[in-house]
Amino acid sequence: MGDGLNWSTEWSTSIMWIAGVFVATAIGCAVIAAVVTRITVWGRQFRRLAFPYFSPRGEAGWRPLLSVLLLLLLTITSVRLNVLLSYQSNGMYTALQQLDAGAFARFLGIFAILATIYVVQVLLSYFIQQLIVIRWRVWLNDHIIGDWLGDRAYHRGRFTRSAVDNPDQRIQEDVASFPDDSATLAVGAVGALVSLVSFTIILWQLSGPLPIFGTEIPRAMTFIAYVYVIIASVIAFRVGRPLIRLSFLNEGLNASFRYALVRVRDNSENVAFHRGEEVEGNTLSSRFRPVIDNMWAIVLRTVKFQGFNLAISQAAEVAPVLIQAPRYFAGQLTLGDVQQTATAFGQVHDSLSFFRNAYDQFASYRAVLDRLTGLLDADAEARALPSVWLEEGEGLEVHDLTVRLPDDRSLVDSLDLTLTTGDALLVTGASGSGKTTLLRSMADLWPYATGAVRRPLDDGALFLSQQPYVPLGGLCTALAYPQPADRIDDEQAIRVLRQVQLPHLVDRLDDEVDWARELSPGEQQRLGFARILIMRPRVAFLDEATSALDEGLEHTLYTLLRDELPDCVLVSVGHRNTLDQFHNERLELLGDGRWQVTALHP
Ligand SMILES: Nc1ncnc2c1ncn2[C@@H]1O[C@H](COP(=O)(O)OP(=O)(O)OP(=O)(O)O)[C@@H](O)[C@H]1O
Repeated sequence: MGDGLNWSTEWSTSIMWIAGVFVATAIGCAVIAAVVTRITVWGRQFRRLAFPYFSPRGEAGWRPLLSVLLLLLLTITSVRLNVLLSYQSNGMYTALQQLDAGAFARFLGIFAILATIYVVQVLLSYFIQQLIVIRWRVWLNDHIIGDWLGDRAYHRGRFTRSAVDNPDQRIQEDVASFPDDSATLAVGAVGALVSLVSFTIILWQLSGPLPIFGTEIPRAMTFIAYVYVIIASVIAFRVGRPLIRLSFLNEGLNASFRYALVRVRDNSENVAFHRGEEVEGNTLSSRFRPVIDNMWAIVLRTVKFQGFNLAISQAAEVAPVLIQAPRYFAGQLTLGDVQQTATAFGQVHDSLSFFRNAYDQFASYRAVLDRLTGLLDADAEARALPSVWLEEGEGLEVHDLTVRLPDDRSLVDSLDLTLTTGDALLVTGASGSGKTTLLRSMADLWPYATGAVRRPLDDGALFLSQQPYVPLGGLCTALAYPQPADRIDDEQAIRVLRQVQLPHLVDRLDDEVDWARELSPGEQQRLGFARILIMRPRVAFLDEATSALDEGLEHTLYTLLRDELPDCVLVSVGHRNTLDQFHNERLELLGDGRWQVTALHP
């Protein structure tokens, strides 16, 4: 046999081969994708996360799909190069065996050309694959974050039946690994399939009959390769299956451990005041222990899985040479043929084994798919929760507003209210009577409320909650929040800081420190008032927004608010009688849904 190619015409033959296989593979992939994304669960999950990006009708147009086609072309080129290299190697070893120095030199020259093309192809494939992965990740990140933030799903998700765990981890880690894993698995699978077909043909040509138990098996080499790998794959599939669940658990357990650490960091002062290190340490180790238990389960399962894979791969190294040796010694094959048989057997084995070896990667891939689509489902569920009927209007009109607890107990029954320009309502009631929850309902954050609320929407309304919120970034970011920091200039920031009695901060506008930690609760509340002065909403909801201030400061800030924003409708929640003078109506929550409105300045 020996080298069976006509190298002078092989270049054009190979280009035609690549073109033909490219078209056939592209059509095959499209058909497989269409079927898999309809009939399998993971295929449908993949469809949700990938098709909107790769569809030419998507925002990126044809570019993503064209990049995938280019990568496919490069993958097929790499298989063809491997085939050519196997023939080149066959020719070179045969030349060695026949002591033909001229042929040997010619095959070295062919090798130099093939190796150069191979290097370019590998680098280009890497670059194009990364280009696809990075652009896809950017799109997916925007898509998932947009979905999570949209219609406040990130908050309302807390009230769904199956609240989703660790959305932060899903967004940061899973969004990163999904495009990467998809590309690696898809390129691997396509390369393996094309390679399988190409090298099966070579193996077929090099195979001879083999007597087994008295029967002569024609083309035995090819059959042995297939039977060997298929049996090995079925066993490996069974051994490796539990890894899917274990890898899913691994992500969740690690995320929950990390969350416990973040809580200690965020609440370090409270923990330190209480000297709560022991309790926190116990909590941390109770979340860490399952991580380690699960790691051991993964290790033990991997030992079995990899042990089996390695044994199978090692045996495959020697099998083809062993089977072809009798025909070589009988002079039916050249040394190059034996060598090419080993290469072809190895390629068929590797290609078939790809699906077996990629099993654990596919297992964690499915876990990533579950987590990402789980987050999208939870967002959709959060959006579908009931809410009050909210519409744009001047002042504040509340009609038939009923606020309940999740267990259906009533906090406020059928509330009707009308506040017009400049009105101010003080909401009072015992602790736990539902004051904050009433405000949540008016902000459309509480799903257990029915009724209608008309008020200014978006920039027209501002809520200051009981726990002040200071975002990450500089002071201007905190002052302008939720508007962008460049909405205000330094002069305005300095003036407002002085007005709310924070003159000591005027020189620190550009400092990016953790303001939520550095500022006292009272200072953070004053920052909240500064935000109202900057944003100038038409309705402001203040939930115990002065609870950390002394009465003098409270008086100064409310006076400032009324002077600066006389037309703004105010709704305050508070316990102190000193607030009465700044409000013209009081809504008292009396418990069990009962309420009463009284005038404060008849
Ligand atoms: N997410 C929730 N799930 C279930 N119950 C909740 C939830 N949030 C609040 N509650 C309950 O709703 C009731 C009203 O709480 P809310 O915070 O509105 O009271 P409040 O009048 O503002 O109290 P305070 O004066 O102490 O701030 C409380 O019994 C509280 O436990």
